[in-house]
Amino acid sequence: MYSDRGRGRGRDRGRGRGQWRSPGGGENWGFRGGSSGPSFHCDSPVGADGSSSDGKSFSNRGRNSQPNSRGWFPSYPNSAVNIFCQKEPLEKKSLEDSMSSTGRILHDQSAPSCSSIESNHSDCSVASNSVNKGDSDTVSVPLGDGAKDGSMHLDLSHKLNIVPLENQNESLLSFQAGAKDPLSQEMDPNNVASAGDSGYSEQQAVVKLFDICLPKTGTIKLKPSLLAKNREKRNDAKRAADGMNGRILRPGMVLLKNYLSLPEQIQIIKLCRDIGLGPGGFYQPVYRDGGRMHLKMMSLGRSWDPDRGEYVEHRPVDGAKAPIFPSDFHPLVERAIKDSHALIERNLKSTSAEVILPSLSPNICVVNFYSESGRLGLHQDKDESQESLDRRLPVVSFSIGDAGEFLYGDQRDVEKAEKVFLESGDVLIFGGMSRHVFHGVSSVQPKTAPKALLDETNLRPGRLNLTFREY
Ligand SMILES: O=C(O)CCC(=O)C(=O)O
Ligand SMILES: [Fe+2]
Repeated sequence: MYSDRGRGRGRDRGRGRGQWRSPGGGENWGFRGGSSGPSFHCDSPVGADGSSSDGKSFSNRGRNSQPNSRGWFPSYPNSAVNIFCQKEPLEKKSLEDSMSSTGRILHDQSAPSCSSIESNHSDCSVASNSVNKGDSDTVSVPLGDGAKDGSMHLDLSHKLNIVPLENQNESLLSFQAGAKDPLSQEMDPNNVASAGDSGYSEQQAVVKLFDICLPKTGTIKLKPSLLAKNREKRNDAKRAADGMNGRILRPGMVLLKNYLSLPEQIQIIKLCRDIGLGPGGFYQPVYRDGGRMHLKMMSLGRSWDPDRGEYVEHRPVDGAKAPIFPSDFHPLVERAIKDSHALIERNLKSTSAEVILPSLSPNICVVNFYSESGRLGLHQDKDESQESLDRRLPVVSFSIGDAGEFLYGDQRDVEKAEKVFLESGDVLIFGGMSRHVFHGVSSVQPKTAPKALLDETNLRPGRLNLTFREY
């Protein structure tokens, strides 16, 4: 998935942690490269709510420092934890050793976990999403393949035990290891390894559920302010004006703007919400040293271990196996690849699109939910199988909800990275020569989600991202 760590294949080892930092005032944004290897910045110790205690960052320039898996930047639940970036990989045994025989693990998902980040957007307007150096590198072509005609809407609900949105109540929802669900395989209560705020204290893992949709309260909605109305109008007008179009950002990297129809986005939210409330559903990855990632995630098809940075049978936090990968996603991913091929062929007047951007048959989907202060550091996605990586099979990313500022580049250096805004309905694909591009999400743009999407789903403020991969 997102790791820089090797699995005996001679890849980089070691994990550093970093965070986005503002470009001015002597602060850095994320990782910086250097001749003797990149240096990384750890999160400050933070309070229990994950907010930075002093707004500053510690810097660690350890030898061989690498970001942690996917460059996820944790915050620390208390100042006593080790804030150094460089850590040896966690052995499962030591995890188990560190647990008492009654390790109950309860993550505080409701607490805001992300320290706020400073962000300078003045130089990265939406128009700047023609990311490469010159416009010649950016192609904008209307797409035709029926993504918007409503004919390809997903009907995913038949597979699901959909919980009515009205019944949402985060405090009542928790999943205990050992519970069964058709979307997930049996969990192994003995395989409990997690680092909640209170450490390992009881035997059974309980991951507090995270509902990406807010409860429908039934209370009368206040009329939106004029300001809010105008903002919505502007956003809607922009979306309409943008239409659906495709851009080649670099060889093997294609952005399909406004690609998923509203009904498709709604279905995807409902599906993710439903799966996310079951076994193996959304949780906030926490490192065993207490560092937290700045998002909630789940992984479909295969579990993912943040400490090892690799796909595993049971996820360490609660022993859950991954929910199954819903085959309903296949047609959407296939359509996006097909349209990308058409775009490449039109643009390059070549028929070698499959060489430039190979097709994939996804069997893993990493689903991230970023709150308004969520983020993800620059990283490469390198945890898929060696064959998949060697074939440079693409990662296909769906963005839904609030827009996110997405950075990408050849190095783990935020200042050298290109920027593009990923808005609701956008699909980004990076494969072929771009398969190993460094990428991350520097910020979420609050209140940019389409109103109709929120009205229909009650999606929380924030951004949902799905990345499809073939293991
Ligand atoms: O949220 C995004 O746009 C990127 C997610 C990502 O890079 C990942 O999950 O590996
Ligand atoms: Fe990634």
